[in-house]
Amino acid sequence: MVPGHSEWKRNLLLVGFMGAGKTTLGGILSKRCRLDFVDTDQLITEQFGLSVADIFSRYGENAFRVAETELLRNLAARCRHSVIATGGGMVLKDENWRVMRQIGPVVFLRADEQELVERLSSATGRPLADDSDREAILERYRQRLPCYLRADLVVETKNQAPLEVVDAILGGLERVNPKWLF
Ligand SMILES: Nc1ncnc2c1ncn2[C@@H]1O[C@H](COP(=O)(O)OP(=O)(O)O)[C@@H](O)[C@H]1O
Ligand SMILES: O=C(O)C1=C[C@@H](OP(=O)(O)O)[C@@H](O)[C@H](O)C1
Ligand SMILES: [Mg+2]
Repeated sequence: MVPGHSEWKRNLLLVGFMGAGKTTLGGILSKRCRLDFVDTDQLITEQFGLSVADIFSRYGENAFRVAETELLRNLAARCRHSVIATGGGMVLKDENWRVMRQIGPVVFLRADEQELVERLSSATGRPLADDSDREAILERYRQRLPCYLRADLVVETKNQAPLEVVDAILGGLERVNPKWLF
């Protein structure tokens, strides 16, 4: 077991910037490996009965961040055999990292800056990206990069189709720790 990780629970977590593909690839990976799929944004929106954008506008970003940490703690207590797609800001708190390490290996989906900007400009529902211009998005991404790089494995997604990324995640995990077989 890699230092800092507790017992192997057959979970893995995906982290990365908005638009990197955590939700999309997490769904594909979970089916491929016959694991459950958890998306933290989805559980939080169900809990509030509101979209992420509405949670931000009604209660503020901090309320969303508190809900993220609380949810992560719940997942640490009960989650087994699951792929967990996190929201892009989950990596911002040290406390979240402490809990993620209890849940399982953390995989950073590193996306190309241009691809991120294109994906985010053609989508809505992300309050931290919706009104931002290209430079503001990239500035946020670059500021967060050291947080994402705390992951156990970095998977490059540039020019990779979703199925290729899934293969890269599985191959990479096995290389880092052969016990992490799904
Ligand atoms: N490897 C990829 N190749 C092509 N499109 C992708 C890839 N990964 C994600 N996408 C697309 O990018 C958009 C954002 O993906 P999403 O899974 O919601 O990202 P995240 O959960 O990291 O914010 C979706 O439209 C998705 O289909
Ligand atoms: O990066 C962020 O701070 C956020 C990312 C979003 O999730 P995705 O990364 O799945 O878009 C969502 O949690 C919220 O809008 C905040
Ligand atoms: Mg997502």
